[in-house]
Amino acid sequence: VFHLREPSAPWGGGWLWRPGCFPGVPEWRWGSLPPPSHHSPPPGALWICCRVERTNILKRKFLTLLFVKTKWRLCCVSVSYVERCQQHRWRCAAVTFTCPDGGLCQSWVGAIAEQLAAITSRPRRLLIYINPYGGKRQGGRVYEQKVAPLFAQAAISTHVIVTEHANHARDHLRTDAELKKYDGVVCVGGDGMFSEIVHGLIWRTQMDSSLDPNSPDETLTSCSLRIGIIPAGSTDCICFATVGTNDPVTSALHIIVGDSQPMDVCSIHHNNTFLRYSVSLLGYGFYGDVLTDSERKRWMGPVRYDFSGLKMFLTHHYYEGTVSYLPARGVVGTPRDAARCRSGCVVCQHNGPKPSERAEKYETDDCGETIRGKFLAINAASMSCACPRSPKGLSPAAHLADGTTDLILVRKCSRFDFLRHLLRHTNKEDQFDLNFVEVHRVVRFRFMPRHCQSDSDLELDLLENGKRQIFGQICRDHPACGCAPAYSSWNCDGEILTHTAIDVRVHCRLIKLFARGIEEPQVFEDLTNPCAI
Ligand SMILES: CCCCCCCCCCCCC/C=C/[C@@H](O)[C@H](CO)NC(=O)CCCCCCCCCCCCCCC
Ligand SMILES: Nc1ncnc2c1ncn2[C@@H]1O[C@H](COP(=O)(O)OP(=O)(O)OP(=O)(O)O)[C@@H](O)[C@H]1O
Ligand SMILES: [Ca+2]
Repeated sequence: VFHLREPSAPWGGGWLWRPGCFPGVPEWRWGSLPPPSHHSPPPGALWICCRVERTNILKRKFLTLLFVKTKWRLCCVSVSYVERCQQHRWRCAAVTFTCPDGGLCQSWVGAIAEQLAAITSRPRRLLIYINPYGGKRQGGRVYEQKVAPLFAQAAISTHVIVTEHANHARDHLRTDAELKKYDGVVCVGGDGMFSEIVHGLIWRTQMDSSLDPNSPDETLTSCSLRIGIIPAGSTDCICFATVGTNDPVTSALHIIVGDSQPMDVCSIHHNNTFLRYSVSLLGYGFYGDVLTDSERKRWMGPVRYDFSGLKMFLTHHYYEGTVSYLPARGVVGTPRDAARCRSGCVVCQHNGPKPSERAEKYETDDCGETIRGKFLAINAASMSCACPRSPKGLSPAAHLADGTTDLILVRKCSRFDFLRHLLRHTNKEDQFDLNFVEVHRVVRFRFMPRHCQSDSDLELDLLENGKRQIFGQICRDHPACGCAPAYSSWNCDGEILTHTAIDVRVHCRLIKLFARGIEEPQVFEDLTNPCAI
């Protein structure tokens, strides 16, 4: 027998009887109120009490309500709620109450709807951008078939824009969009489309605050509008790393229930000129080359990354340059931790709230670290970058909102060793536990490729390495000698940067998503506490 009641409901309560339990009860049905309990549910949650017949034990469960509606001319009420399925997927489930009294039925519907409307964190008006060309080009269909019907049921009004060209969404957000009319912005597409939304919103917010995005030292204003991602791209790592799955229905439900997940954003400058923001991967060398090569193969869809990945793995280029960084101090957590950033993360809670104090400290503290060398890859992961290709991500212990980025340096090594490193992204082994890989949790870093270094710096390199005798060889490799130097580009969240010498700074919690971080099974809000009746 299942009983359902609203513990703190002003309209009283009821028991829900499961169909088939008793002869003549074909539908879910409610009866009189059971004894009150001392527990109270979170907002928007419904309490289901389940009595196990043999043990006479009550099991209780909080459910996150989605919507309520009458069915069959007032004789039934359908209550929809979030049901958690395997692998972090959410689905919309419903129970139907029957009641012969139409007036009582209406009062239940009214009371539940009122309670839902009182949850102010839920969005009512959304601005939606659909990239029809992302991933497998299914963005429009996915939105119309899977997402729009849910938004309609939740009484969310939408303004939908199907983009007509790259940067359409970014430019619309920067100047034209009437942002006051909305409670959030949703992008239907991949990481590149999300990046457009981020750029548009951050830019607009800084302009509204009269801040200069070209200054790398500016303390930026956080964006107030939350961003939702309906995954329809090729990697979708931001959705995967904040929700735990790339599933449009799950993401739509996180938007409907009004989740909020702050996220760090890196600003990237070149000579005091703003270039881009990065939220996931900023990668030079291997990932830069994979992206450059894969852009020419866009027609292949998501599989282009595997082709280009294999090609660049076989090409096996290495790059020389200097990385200087400011290590994150006064924070808890390291990139080698076993713990992961999950919903309600205590590391983010500890490190996140005081980013400005830390930034001030670093501005007056110039004793950063410097590493010169030959690298296969230089990656900065501001979050784990988990995605279906690598479910634990590039930096499995990175945090979404701790104000730091993990700087991963993969030094020149053999193809075999690099393959070992890459393979470890896909299994349980530690990809950092190799003598040619190092990882640092940082708040700021700079990179200067060797071909951009001044001649005096280059000479200093040679002196340091005690290799003056090979100066002639180095000189032939220098651009001034007319030879093409081997250099890469930066992959910035799937976009290629126009400069290679860059200055990167983390801005703690600059944006917010309609997400809650990946849930551990034990932190599900559904409680199943047995208690005797
Ligand atoms: C042997 C298997 C090794 C598999 C190693 C997989 C590591 C994958 C790590 C993926 C990290 C993605 C980070 C997210 C970046 C996004 O902001 C960006 C925009 O969406 N996506 C990419 O740049 C897209 C980047 C996609 C990179 C794909 C790299 C594929 C490497 C394949 C190497 C094959 C070697 C085979 C030798 C026999
Ligand atoms: N209408 C459009 N026509 C062409 N390009 C567009 C359009 N709208 C957006 N874009 C661009 O398409 C690029 C790729 O889009 P998106 O990120 O959605 O898919 P993806 O690259 O396949 O996936 P991922 O970024 O997850 O790897 C983005 O950089 C975006 O600027
Ligand atoms: Ca971070």
